[in-house]
Amino acid sequence: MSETGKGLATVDLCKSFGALSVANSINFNLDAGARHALIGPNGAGKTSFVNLVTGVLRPTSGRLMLDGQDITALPQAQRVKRGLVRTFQITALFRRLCVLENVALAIAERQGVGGDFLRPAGRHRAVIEEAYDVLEMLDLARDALRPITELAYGRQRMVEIAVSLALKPSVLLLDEPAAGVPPSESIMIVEAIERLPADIAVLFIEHDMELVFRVAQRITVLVQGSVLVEGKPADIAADPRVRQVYLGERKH
Ligand SMILES: Nc1ncnc2c1ncn2[C@@H]1O[C@H](COP(=O)(O)OP(=O)(O)OP(=O)(O)O)[C@@H](O)[C@H]1O
Repeated sequence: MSETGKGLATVDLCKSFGALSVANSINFNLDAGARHALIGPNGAGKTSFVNLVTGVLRPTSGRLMLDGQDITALPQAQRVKRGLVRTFQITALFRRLCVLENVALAIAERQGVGGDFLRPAGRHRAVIEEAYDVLEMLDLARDALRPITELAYGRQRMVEIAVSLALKPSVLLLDEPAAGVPPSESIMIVEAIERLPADIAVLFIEHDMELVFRVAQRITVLVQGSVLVEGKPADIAADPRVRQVYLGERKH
């Protein structure tokens, strides 16, 4: 994708904490509709990169482009309004409310009606219907009326994705969607990512290589704040440098 095209792009993005460079002139493109994984060893700068993209961190230099527009100076909330959404963390869910309520509240928030969404009745119904559609897409509808506290951990992480979808993202950042999820449940997360609407560009950070290689169409490998290599999964898996710094390391 070009710098002026659809999707997300970083241009010579740099971030340092004192002498430590966590983003070292990163030129990264996330095409519209992409399924792109960002991998790298511990401390490579993956979380810092997501924080730069969402606006939690300010770059030392460089630019961020969304759909061809410079968003480097935009605050976090404005980026979300433009469709750049990071998954909500479990800790941000209303734990005693049910799944449907959590998603409906996010939709109401997006529409600017917030806690008022129970009135008027017509709007209430539209919000609930939209929330149900999101739950059905993620195979969460059977848990719609259960409070978050009653769900297994993997299902709770699915609700994170559902709430994020309620914000109608064009770019969705998933920060370790399978972290802490037992292997028996992680297939659910894989299937959820596979079911996301094709027009959403998805960037995920993940340590679970099975998930990465099953879902990603492109992979970027970050090492010490720099992009080591970017390419198709088969090329990444075969790259001796990647094996050395990352895959090999994990095997041991
Ligand atoms: N606010 C900060 N101040 C100083 N150093 C920081 C700060 N945030 C992160 N770092 C350092 O920046 C480096 C990159 O950290 P980051 O969390 O981005 O890596 P990561 O690739 O996400 O690692 P992991 O896979 O372990 O989560 C680390 O050495 C970390 O200690």
